[in-house]
Amino acid sequence: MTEVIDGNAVAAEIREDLSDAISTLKQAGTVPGLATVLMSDDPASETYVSMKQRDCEEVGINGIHVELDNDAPADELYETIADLNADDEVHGILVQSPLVEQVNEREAFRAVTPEKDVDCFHPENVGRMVAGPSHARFKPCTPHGILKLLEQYDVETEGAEAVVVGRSNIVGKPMANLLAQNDDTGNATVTVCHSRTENLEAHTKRADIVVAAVGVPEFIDGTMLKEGATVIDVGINRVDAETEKGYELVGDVEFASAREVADTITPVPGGVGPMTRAMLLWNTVKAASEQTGVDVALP
Ligand SMILES: Nc1nc(=O)c2c([nH]1)NC[C@@H]1CN(c3ccc(C(=O)N[C@@H](CCC(=O)O)C(=O)O)cc3)C=[N+]21
Repeated sequence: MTEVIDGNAVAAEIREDLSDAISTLKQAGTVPGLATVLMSDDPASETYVSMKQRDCEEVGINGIHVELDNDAPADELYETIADLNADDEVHGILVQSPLVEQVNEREAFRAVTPEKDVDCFHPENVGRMVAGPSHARFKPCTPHGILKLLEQYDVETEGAEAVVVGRSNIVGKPMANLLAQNDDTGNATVTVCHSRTENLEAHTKRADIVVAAVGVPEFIDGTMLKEGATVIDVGINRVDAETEKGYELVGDVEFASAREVADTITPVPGGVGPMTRAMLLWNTVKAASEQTGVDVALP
């Protein structure tokens, strides 16, 4: 029987465990704070940010939301980030991507002080992560959430053939790097595939673990997978449908055919998405702990 991973359940457990760490911080006089910054006309961004704020409320993190005018000059965003960097009540800062076109995204991510960079997008934190487990400050939320899912479902990464499809800074690149690291959740043999890969199927077909992060609806189907594989679907694509909202969510994997072949598979929604949000809370608690010197046990 194919096991369908329940990302909502694992994320709920992590939130539950984080509540204990948050209580410890509160007893020591610190309420962890997470600031989300939105400057975007992307329709999905508003949904994601409000979900992140709701998560904060549930676990007892102080959620601060700043929304900037889409026509505002880029400097307004930098000033906002500078204020949040200096604010002692803010331990984590997330600048929602994509940003409006007048802002250079890389510059915006670099403006966040590395100690508060809970996305792990700042080059200092990316560098530290790549340098290895004992050097890392944060792990980026989506790859970190995927490692937690693999752990929870006893998917062995050591010695496994892992194929990461997609090479974005937010998922593909850090995912491939973490899976290859000499660590309990790593030690896989990793191949990175992308838009210029020739014969993608030849790679995915021999993979024990496939991570699909390309942003193309149902890009990978069952015929491209090895029997018994673990399939992690990172895609969250809105496709037109006759639903109340006018769209439905579809992953980068064609779920129906893939589940026939896979041993373990994540659904969309309810797979990687909720884990990304849970690990954002995780990183915020870690950030608060490190900024205040109060030790906490992280799940
Ligand atoms: N600075 C920054 N950090 C991010 O981490 C970041 C970002 N920008 N920009 C956009 C992407 C996307 N992302 C998602 C996280 C959770 C869900 C999620 O919870 N999805 C639910 C359903 C969502 C729905 O119903 O629309 C699920 O898959 O079950 C989706 C998407 C974080 N991102």
